[in-house]
Amino acid sequence: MPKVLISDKLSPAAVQIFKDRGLDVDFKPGLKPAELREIIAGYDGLAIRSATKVTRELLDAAPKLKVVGRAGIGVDNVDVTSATARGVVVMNTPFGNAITTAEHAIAMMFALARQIPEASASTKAGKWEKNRFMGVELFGKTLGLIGCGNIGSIVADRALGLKMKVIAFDPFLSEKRAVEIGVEKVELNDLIARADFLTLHTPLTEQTKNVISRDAIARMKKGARLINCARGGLVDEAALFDALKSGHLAGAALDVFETEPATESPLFGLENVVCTPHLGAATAEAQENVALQVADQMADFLLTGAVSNAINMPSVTAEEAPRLKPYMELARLLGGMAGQLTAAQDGAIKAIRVEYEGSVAELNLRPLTAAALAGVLTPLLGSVNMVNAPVLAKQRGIEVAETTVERSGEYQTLVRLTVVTDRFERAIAGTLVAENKPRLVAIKGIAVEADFAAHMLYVTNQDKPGFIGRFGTALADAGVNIATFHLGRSAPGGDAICLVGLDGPMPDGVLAGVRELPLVVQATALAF
Ligand SMILES: NC(=O)C1=CN([C@@H]2O[C@H](COP(=O)(O)OP(=O)(O)OC[C@H]3O[C@@H](n4cnc5c(N)ncnc54)[C@H](O)[C@@H]3O)[C@@H](O)[C@H]2O)C=CC1
Ligand SMILES: O=C(O)CCC(=O)C(=O)O
Repeated sequence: MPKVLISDKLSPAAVQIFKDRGLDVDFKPGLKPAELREIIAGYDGLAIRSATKVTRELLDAAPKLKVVGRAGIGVDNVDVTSATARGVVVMNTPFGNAITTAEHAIAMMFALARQIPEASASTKAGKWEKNRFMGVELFGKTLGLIGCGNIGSIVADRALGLKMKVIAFDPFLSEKRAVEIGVEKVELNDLIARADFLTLHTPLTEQTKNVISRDAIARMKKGARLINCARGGLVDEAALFDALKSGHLAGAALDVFETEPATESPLFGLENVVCTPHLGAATAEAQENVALQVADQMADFLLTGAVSNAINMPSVTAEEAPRLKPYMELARLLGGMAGQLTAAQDGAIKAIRVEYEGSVAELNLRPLTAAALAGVLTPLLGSVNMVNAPVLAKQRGIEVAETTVERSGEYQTLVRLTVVTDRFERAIAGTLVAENKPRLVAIKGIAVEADFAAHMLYVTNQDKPGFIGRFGTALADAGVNIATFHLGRSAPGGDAICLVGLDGPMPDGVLAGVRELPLVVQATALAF
């Protein structure tokens, strides 16, 4: 049974879901990195929030790990590149805490506009400073959103309800969507110059890092206010300090910081700064949502292969998973065969084409192609799976093409995989037969029907009398039992193929002997 570790403070609902789905689960929030590294080898899944850092070192210590589930949105605490390279699926819960985080941004905006935290502290201190706290109305003010995805668009909706004018900069926001959600799409410089309140809702990436730079702050309206409930690192904190101190900006509300936990900062000494300790997602509702969702997604993946909200893998719904599973196996086997037959002397692989004919063409093909690529690349590169195969193919400059033919030909459903190297093209085709069993039906255009076996021998030979007898005798003399035997040829007397299912691995010496037999062109031992 798959085993899952929860290493951050997730709602207990997650533990219950894992248990109800029949998984073994350990709840150990607050482990130090070294403690986590020590135990991670025993787990198939790791469920986290933002405290656990999933580093390359941690992944190196986790040979069984198949999935990291982030109960939340940002995955900047996960080294996704290293996870992908190791074939670990990384999933998040993109919607579960979006409303809560948007509400926090709105709360921060109100807190800034009316100086609520300072006024509260002063009142509780018995000062009754009625004249000290003069606020501003939100009504009629311009709110600038940098990032208008899930959270940004909810913030926009709430701000429109407050009768603010909302402008947004987001390179991926279409004009149509902007109209739908009632925001004016603008360029970044325009937004910076026009916003009375500026709020950030992007992930932290190379492009967004320091988007509110010293220069950007200088171009903000005098008296503008900044809200950051997205990620520290989007704002130059030193420049922000200077602008608040000089009075260029009237206030800033920060939920996130360059370094977290943020236990000290010059910003904490300024009275026009409102701070919360990364509380954007901290409501009972959001935490319940993300915990339930991440546990369900991880359990689905570990138990059925269904993939939702993965950052580094195509989605497979729970309904699709059982239908796709036998095809994934077929694609993996065809790829595995092609990969094993692609010898070093064939030259580098330039392209891999996967054609889907008949009923398979109606399915979600990206996971099937990923499985085929994993099959091809595993014999060549070692540990490759559906997660890292597309990335590895791309890194090696292998062009991957996927085509479909909805009409079925000789077979009601068929997958044909072609590997193109510097020197040749080799196509291998297969189908599913009764009980979804994968069956090979053609190699290099030569019809040869064979079931896959864990160990096989593939021989190409000239189609002339004498081959079968000598071949059978060579195996018999070496004590190698033939479990299944399949033949195919291009034309009488032409190129022929012989595929043999074996009960165990082909001994090297016997393989060398087969290669020496008259009429044999080449022989390769295959293992699946
Ligand atoms: N404070 C907290 O507790 C929480 C913070 N977050 C943060 O909020 C961020 C946004 O979350 P969602 O709205 O759900 O993500 P999302 O992916 O739905 O939206 C992000 C938007 O940013 C846009 N974007 C990307 N690069 C950009 C750029 N260079 N300039 C302008 N826009 C750009 C994208 O096109 C996208 O529309 C997350 O990445 C996370 O870092 C999320 C949840 C809780
Ligand atoms: O888990 C948390 O409290 C942080 C949430 C967050 O930052 C996110 O979902 O991106």
